[in-house]
Amino acid sequence: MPAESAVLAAERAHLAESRAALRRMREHAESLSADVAGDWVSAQFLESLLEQRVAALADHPGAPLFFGRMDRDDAVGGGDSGAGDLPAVMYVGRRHVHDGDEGRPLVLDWRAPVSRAFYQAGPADPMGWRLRRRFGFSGGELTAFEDEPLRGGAAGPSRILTEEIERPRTGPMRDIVATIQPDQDEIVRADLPRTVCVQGAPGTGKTAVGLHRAAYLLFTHRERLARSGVLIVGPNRAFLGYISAVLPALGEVGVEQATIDDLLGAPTAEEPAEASAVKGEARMADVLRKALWLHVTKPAEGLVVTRGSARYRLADHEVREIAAALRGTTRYGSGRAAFAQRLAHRILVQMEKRGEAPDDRVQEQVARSKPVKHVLDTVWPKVTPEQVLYRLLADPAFLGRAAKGLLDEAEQAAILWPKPARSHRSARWTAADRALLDELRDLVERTASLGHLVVDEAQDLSAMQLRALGRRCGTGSATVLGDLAQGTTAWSARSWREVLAHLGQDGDVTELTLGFRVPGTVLDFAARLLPHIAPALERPRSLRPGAGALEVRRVPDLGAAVVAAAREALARPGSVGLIVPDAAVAAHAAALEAAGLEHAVLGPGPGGGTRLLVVPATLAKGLEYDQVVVAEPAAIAAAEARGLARLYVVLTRAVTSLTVLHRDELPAELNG
Ligand SMILES: Nc1ncnc2c1ncn2[C@@H]1O[C@H](COP(=O)(O)OP(=O)(O)OP(=O)(O)O)[C@@H](O)[C@H]1O
Repeated sequence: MPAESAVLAAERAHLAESRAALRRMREHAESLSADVAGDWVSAQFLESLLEQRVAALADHPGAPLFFGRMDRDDAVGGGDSGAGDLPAVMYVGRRHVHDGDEGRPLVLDWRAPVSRAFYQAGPADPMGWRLRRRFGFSGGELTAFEDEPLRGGAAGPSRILTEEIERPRTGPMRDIVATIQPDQDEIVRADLPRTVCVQGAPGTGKTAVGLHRAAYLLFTHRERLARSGVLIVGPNRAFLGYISAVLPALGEVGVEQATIDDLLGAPTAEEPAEASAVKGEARMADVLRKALWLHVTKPAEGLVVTRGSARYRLADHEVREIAAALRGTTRYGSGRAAFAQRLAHRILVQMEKRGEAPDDRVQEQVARSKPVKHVLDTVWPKVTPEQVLYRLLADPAFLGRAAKGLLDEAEQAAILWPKPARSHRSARWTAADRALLDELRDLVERTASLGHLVVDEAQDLSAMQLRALGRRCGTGSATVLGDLAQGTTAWSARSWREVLAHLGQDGDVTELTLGFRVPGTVLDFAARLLPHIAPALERPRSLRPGAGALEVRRVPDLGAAVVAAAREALARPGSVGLIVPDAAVAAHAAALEAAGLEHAVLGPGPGGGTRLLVVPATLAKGLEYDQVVVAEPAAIAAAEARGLARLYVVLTRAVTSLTVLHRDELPAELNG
């Protein structure tokens, strides 16, 4: 056995060789020119591809080129193990690195099929390998390694994994590519056509898994997905900012990220929860379909087209038959176009009967003629989604017709505007309205589908919002991530089967139960709320016991206690999140200011470099901080209808320690 230092020296040499090779690959990519393209458009396209390639080959100093190594088990060889085809040694890293001259692989991409063993091999199934080695890095330097024999008994928990999880958070979220766990890896490598839905307790790695699956799919189906696109949907801008560095660190620079508001349009109005709850239900899809098609009316008159001295007629019943045959069989917009064409075609048949020989151009002319347009505008008028929704929410009689048998009177009353705007142009739209408008848009004209959608915090989306997302992966697939216990909206999901049904995707639901973020003591404290918010869910487990991580204190002066706790937390390493009721943000920020503690208030923009962040409770979802201070749980719980679920989210943001400060009684549900 070589001495530890000799092993380290050899591995460092391999790292240096790989770095040099990557530099050469990048230089080569930079030397390529887009001039070979024949025209301006192709040149632009090629140039952007080359730029992406160069960006993807960047050597991120903080993200080591490889993190693991596997040694083949030559004793097994051949047989079913497949060991005969395996390389003697493979290094697993963020991307392929090869030696330019001989094309010799120095590092294999973690997403390559052969790399799967790094995540999945174990004593139960060594997959042809003898040894797994994990590397520890510090500031880009290889500083440690840890060997795990794959023959023989199971090894204990990996020190490198624990250290990786406990490493203080400073900036945005990091990738977990070096330490993906076997059950996470199963989800990451699910095949492209498969939609997977992951129910996971706080900190089980759902977000991480979703992002890594996107990277995996892009690698495995590069061309198809480059054409059709991959989109990550997250709850808010602060969250998207937090996760934005993960995919680029994995070499994927072309993935879009959006909130549901980015996709559907930002709301310009608010409304009572009763209204949005009704508007969020899937029944609204039927109401909208009826409302739209009510615009197609029975023709009262026929059609007369004059060409030269000739007149051609269609009787009213003929026009009616044509409209009836098309009604509801296509999208509204294409139905309208087809209606015009069929009317014109009937006229053409009459022309032919009279001995004329009209061609396609004549049909087009007739279809665009004034009389046909007149019939079109009266029978099948052009409508915009805004016009239809405006009419629906402003006109009780029209709503009554569209919602008959679908919404009862109270529900209709809940969504009708008490004081409608003057017209659809001046109407203001809520978040729920945006999803309705999107549904209408799709009923008029088909929405384009992407190749793959990753939907995070999916439990918070309404049926109508899920339908909107479903349209955007109609011919693709999705990764749906969430936690039923963290549902904080009026329309939060109660079952993943329903979520998948609204999304229109057939998928498997899997569960992640091992928490990586939150220490055990903190998780147990938060889990006291579970019977009250999601009784059917299992209690989450934590990877780390976290003795001493939780402190719950009743204090006479909340403001002063919060400042003191923040100061104490700042004395320890890592990020500090001070999570407070939204209404109390300004007061706490002012107190920190007065105490001279540098801080920022978390908002939609980039966080900046401050270690101490004041976090409004409603923005904490999906985020994490090393030290968390929560002020006044009762006020957080009381601030909204699903306040206990919000409190559960807030109490599960800590990686290292949670300090709960309260002047009022804790919510009874927390006194387990
Ligand atoms: N296999 C892993 N190795 C190292 N760290 C991990 C692993 N899995 C998850 N983590 C870390 O655990 C933390 C929580 O992960 P993540 O945010 O993805 O969880 P989540 O399930 O989305 O949580 P929440 O429901 O609270 O939003 C992150 O810091 C993540 O990097």
